[in-house]
Amino acid sequence: MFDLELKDIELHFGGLVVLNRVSLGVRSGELLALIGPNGAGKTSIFNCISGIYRPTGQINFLGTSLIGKKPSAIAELGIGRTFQHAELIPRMNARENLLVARHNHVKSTLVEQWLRLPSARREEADHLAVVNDVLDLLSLSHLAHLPVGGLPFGIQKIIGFGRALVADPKILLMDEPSAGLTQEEREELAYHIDSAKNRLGIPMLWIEHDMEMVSAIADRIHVLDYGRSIGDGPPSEVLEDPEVIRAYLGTTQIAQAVDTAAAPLEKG
Ligand SMILES: Nc1ncnc2c1ncn2[C@@H]1O[C@H](COP(=O)(O)OP(=O)(O)OP(=O)(O)O)[C@@H](O)[C@H]1O
Repeated sequence: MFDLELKDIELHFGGLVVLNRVSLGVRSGELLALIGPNGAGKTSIFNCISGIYRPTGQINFLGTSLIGKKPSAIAELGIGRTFQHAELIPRMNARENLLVARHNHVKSTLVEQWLRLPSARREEADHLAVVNDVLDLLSLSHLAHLPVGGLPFGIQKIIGFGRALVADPKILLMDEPSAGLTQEEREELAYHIDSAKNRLGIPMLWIEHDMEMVSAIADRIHVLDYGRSIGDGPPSEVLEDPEVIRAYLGTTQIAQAVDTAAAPLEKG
């Protein structure tokens, strides 16, 4: 039923209980938002899935247990991750940045590439085609030749999202991709996350503090508070749950978010 499932996850640092029997799942093609106040344990969940932290409990991804696996082995299973900073190489252009992110898929050897053997050239063309498709999907083709360091921060964030997509993830973990963006840039990013999910069908687990974005595009929300799960369900239900409101959300923000959930998403 779930592509990614966490069951009874517990994580302690010394006496601090960071995650207390957390269970959650991401379905195929679903955008699940993970919300909760600062320090609730959201990033720790990502670190458990990625193999950086070693919790007890079960984590299964497409039939494989992730518990005890190294981060590199977990990444190889197709678990992609975006970070709060876009992790771009500023002097390279967007196309080059995306090509670098394809490097895990390169099969030809350096010698084959240097000799420009037909197999290596075919492979290069295939990678370029994937990168160009993602640039097109994210409406970035017209900017693809410009060094990314000179582009607006909001565009850099979308390129960072594109970097994660070209790696062909089977699931994408996004850690507050909207951090530091203006309202307009957030709307643009939300549009692209939503369209990438619909066009590519990649399930996504998404840490986010912006409740308007969450209610506009998330299929479901899971709420953490002090390492405990306190809510899970569609945005319209979860954002009106009194326990969630008490733990985390101001009523004004809730009212705005519920209004957003009712409004259709338009490209910013
Ligand atoms: N490596 C670590 N060593 C000790 N404590 C840690 C470690 N990683 C996380 N914690 C603690 O675990 C708790 C949860 O942190 P975490 O970063 O997962 O929260 P979060 O929900 O992502 O917060 P934010 O929204 O501020 O990013 C915090 O109290 C944090 O200090």
